[in-house]
Amino acid sequence: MSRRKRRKPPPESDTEPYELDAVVGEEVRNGTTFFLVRWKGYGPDSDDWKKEEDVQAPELVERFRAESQSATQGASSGPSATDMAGTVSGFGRLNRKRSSNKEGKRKKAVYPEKSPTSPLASKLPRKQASSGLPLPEDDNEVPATPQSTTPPIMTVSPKFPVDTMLGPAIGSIYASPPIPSAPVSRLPARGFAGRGNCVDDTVADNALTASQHAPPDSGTVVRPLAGKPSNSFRDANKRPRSLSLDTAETPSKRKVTAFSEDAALVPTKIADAHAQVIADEWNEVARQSGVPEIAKITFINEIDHEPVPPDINTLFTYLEKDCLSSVEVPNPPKAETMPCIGRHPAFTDEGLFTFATDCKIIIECGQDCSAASNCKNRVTQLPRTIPIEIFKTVERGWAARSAVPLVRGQVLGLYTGLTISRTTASKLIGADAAYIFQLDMDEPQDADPSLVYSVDAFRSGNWTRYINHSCSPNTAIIPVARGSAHESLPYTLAFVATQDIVPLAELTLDYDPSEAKTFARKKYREKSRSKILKRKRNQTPCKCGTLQCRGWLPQM
Ligand SMILES: C[S@@+](CC[C@H](N)C(=O)[O-])C[C@H]1O[C@@H](n2cnc3c(N)ncnc32)[C@H](O)[C@@H]1O
Repeated sequence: MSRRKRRKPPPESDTEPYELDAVVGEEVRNGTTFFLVRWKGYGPDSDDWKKEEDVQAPELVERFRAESQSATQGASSGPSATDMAGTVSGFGRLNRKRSSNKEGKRKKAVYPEKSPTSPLASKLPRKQASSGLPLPEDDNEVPATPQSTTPPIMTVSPKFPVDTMLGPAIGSIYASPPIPSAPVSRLPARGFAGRGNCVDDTVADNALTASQHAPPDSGTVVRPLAGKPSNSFRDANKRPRSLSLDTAETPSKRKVTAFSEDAALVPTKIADAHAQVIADEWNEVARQSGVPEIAKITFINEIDHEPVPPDINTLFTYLEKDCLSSVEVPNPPKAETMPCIGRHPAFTDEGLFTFATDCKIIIECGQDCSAASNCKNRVTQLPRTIPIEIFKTVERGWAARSAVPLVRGQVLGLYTGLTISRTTASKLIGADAAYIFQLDMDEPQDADPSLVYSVDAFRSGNWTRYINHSCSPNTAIIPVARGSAHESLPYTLAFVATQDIVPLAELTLDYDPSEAKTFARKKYREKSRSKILKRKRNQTPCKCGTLQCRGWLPQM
């Protein structure tokens, strides 16, 4: 059942008084005190609509506090704090100009709730834990920016892109001395309205919005909008990730406060600290699954001040090796013989993929292999050994590379995320579908979509989700099953190097290798080329920059 948030009807006049509901926190930045306040009656019926805003309104807050106090003292006889705030000398109320988008709709902004999934979340003060990505319901919706003729003023540093504050809210960062910027990130609370057979409901909660779930008893998560299945990633950058007030053409831009040159250094420090905290968290998860110290993950941004990819916030769960599942998957059929016996080995003794197998799915030995720990047929189950850098590119968002040289056939890592049914995956569109990988390698054409699977790395996954598309890639995906394979069983997706790769070269994958084959077929060359080169609806330009570039990201 979908639950859509109702909007407050547009105001009758441009200026409407707002009533202070609570002063949630305060913070001194650059010598100025900012208050995190909540407005009363912002939304019709939902707590989600209770707007919290960073304002600089000392007088108002002082008066509100005094009013609240006296209201509490005189509660038995006098008017309520709300009454007083509303009717007596305007205490607790602000005349704020409402900002609206083109259609005259109210621009809304909500803070996310604390996520229990991140160990960091619990350490955060309320305000910090609630920072995250704004994910407005549509492209036209942006977090509201207060415009007023009188204080409060939302003050944003021109030197510190607001985006840099939008990652996981980390105590150490916000706890730093005066930060010349106001965190304005907002993320609608995502919740799992329907709880079915999730192995990990918490993660499923994070992966799917409340409005996108089936009723509690259905066992299957359902998202409302229909979309075509995709064999690969879609355009992650289409997500309306955040509003950067530095670039947004809003009147508040004109109210930006100037900071000294020294302050310009602060963002870098904060970004570094922020990236370090996330990297530490991810590396700790990796370490627990056997990844050695040398194979650390680091975030590197030499482009701007964004410390980590914008969708890495407290709702994201790092999974080094194993997927989570929102579906109940049948047990694999028992293998008659151990896969490592009597088969053409897919890997050399050194653990390099041979590319010589014509099996669609590589079968590795599982737990029950009689060769036990000597079994060499478990290459993709070994812990990652390569240090990874997740770095920002100018045109392709964030990307991944190895800090050490790689050789052809080397297994680099596994694509992890939440295993969902194809029924669910096919209902995801746009940014929600950007990290979906279909497990359709061995799938019959007429497969029941509820019994075949996809991996969604939107809310959980690992560094491989940053492997961008290239029309001339240096990695490929090999599907690997453990013990035995069955067409309606999820399998593992392992990235292997298809060539020797020098350190720090971006790792890339062709999101649709079948398109590349068509493109290269001589017979149909011109026809197929022009078909592929012609832009389809909503297709994203490919920025792989290779000579073989087909012009657009593959679209399924
Ligand atoms: C799986 S994500 C890869 C990580 C992504 N760059 C990020 O920052 O999260 C796939 C998305 O990356 C972007 N992307 C990947 N390859 C690209 C390319 N060759 N050209 C342009 N954008 C690309 C697109 O937005 C695509 O939807």
